[in-house]
Amino acid sequence: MSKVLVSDPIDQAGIDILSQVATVDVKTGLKPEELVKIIGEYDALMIRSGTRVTKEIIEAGTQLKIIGRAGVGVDNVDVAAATRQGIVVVNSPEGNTIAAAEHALAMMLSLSRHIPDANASVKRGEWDRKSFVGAEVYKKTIGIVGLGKIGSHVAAVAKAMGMKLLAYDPFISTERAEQLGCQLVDMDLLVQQADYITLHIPKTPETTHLINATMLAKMKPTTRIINCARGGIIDEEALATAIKEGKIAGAALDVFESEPLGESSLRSLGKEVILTPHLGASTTEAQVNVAIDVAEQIRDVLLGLPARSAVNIPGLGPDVLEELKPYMQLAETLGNLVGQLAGGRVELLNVRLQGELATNKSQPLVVASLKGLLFQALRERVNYVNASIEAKERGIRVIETRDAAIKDYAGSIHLEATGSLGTHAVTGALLGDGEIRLTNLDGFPINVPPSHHMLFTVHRDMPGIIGKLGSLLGSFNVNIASMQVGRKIVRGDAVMVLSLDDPLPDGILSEITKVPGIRDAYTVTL
Ligand SMILES: NC(=O)c1ccc[n+]([C@@H]2O[C@H](COP(=O)([O-])OP(=O)(O)OC[C@H]3O[C@@H](n4cnc5c(N)ncnc54)[C@H](O)[C@@H]3O)[C@@H](O)[C@H]2O)c1
Ligand SMILES: O=C(O)CC[C@@H](O)C(=O)O
Repeated sequence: MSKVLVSDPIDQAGIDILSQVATVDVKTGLKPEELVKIIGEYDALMIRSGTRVTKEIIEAGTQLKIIGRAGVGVDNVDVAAATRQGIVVVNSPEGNTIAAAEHALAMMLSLSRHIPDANASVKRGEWDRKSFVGAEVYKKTIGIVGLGKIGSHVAAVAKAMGMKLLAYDPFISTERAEQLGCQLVDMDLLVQQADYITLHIPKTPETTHLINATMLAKMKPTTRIINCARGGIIDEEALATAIKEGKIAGAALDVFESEPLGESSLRSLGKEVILTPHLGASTTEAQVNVAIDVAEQIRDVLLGLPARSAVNIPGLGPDVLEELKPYMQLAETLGNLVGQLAGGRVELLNVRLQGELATNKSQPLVVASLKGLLFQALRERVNYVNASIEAKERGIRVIETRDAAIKDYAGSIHLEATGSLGTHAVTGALLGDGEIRLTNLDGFPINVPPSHHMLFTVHRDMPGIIGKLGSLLGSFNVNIASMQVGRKIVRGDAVMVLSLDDPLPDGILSEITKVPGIRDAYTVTL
């Protein structure tokens, strides 16, 4: 049975799903060196933001197949190291969207009405109403930096509260911003005009210290900043100074450059600063959502199925996966088959996606073909994550073409590989019930399901040849499960495709090619 390590607190709903397929160990609060010591036993690691999954931990995770981040941000995972090692990294892109948006809105209102400090004063036994006169958000301008999932929800609620909406997001169209009631502006205009600035962007080299002393100097003295995105997008020292000097009115932060927050000048500031300990995703609903979302993906990957929100398998989003899932196995089988026919050292793979597969969305099928192609060399070390890198490093050139006009089947895949045994081509499709059919081999039409042990011959179409091959295999005690001949013209060249119950004993291929009329013979194991 597989083993899963859960190293941060995860909702029980997720643990229950993992327990269907694996032994689950929940060990939270591990030090990095403790994690390095034990990670080698586990097939999967499930985390939140508390565990930092470094290169060292990944390299020690020799059995790891998947790292599941119960949340959005994967900046606490060395995704490049995981990719190199063929480990799928998945997240839950939407499970905590509402929770994070509502936290940002709660921070904005709390900051405007001094709720945390007013609450603390009443609890101390005071009744001070003068110190806590607030500001309304109605008719004020909110500047939303990052108009993705969370930013969009913030926009919808802020609009309903009667706010004027500005947004800065260089990757969002003006139409999308307008749909959300936002005026798309540049960052300079946003910081100059907004009464509230709320950040909903990832932390990247471009966004690190996006809010720095220069930006802060452009803001109004009444401006309040909210960061429920990622620590480090704001320069915390510059922020504290700007608030102390009255250059801006305040800030509400849920995330910090270093977490847990250590020594910080932000701590000593008064009611103009609100700090929460990375609570954006901490609602019961969000924790159930992300736990279920990520646990289901870990379960699927441990069962050999693809994950719907893998961050290191490009193009394999949930909608695409739904459509392509049945074809992924077809592509892998064809890759494995053509790789063996071409003789291992493949230099060139042509992938032609045909019929309804001839769209850009089908790119993951190219990756699946490569995974199949490399299976003989790498076995379970190759997967959807590292197949392209492995192929590139082996010098395999990949040419992708698409042909929507080929409509023999709804969708079909044609692979042609050139290797040490020459160039071979195979085409396959799916039947209505999802069963795989090999439909063409080296230009000869066939119609056979793939099987574990297969034998392919190229021969002259003439009487007696099938009987001779059958007798030869019989003399080596090899049982034929099924056999089909494909030919283009009568008494011309033909191929024979045999499914065998047993592997071919060593040396028999050369015997087969001695049968008069048989020119070539190939065996494959799928
Ligand atoms: N505090 C929490 O607990 C918590 C919870 C959930 C998410 N988050 C964080 O919130 C952030 C937003 O999450 P999301 O789900 O909305 O992500 P998202 O991917 O849906 O949206 C991010 C948006 O930022 C934009 N963007 C990227 N680079 C930009 C740049 N340089 N300048 C301006 N815009 C840029 C993108 O175009 C995108 O529209 C992430 O950092 C995520 O990790 C925090
Ligand atoms: O795990 C958490 O609570 C925080 C999650 C949040 O930062 C995220 O990126 O999804």
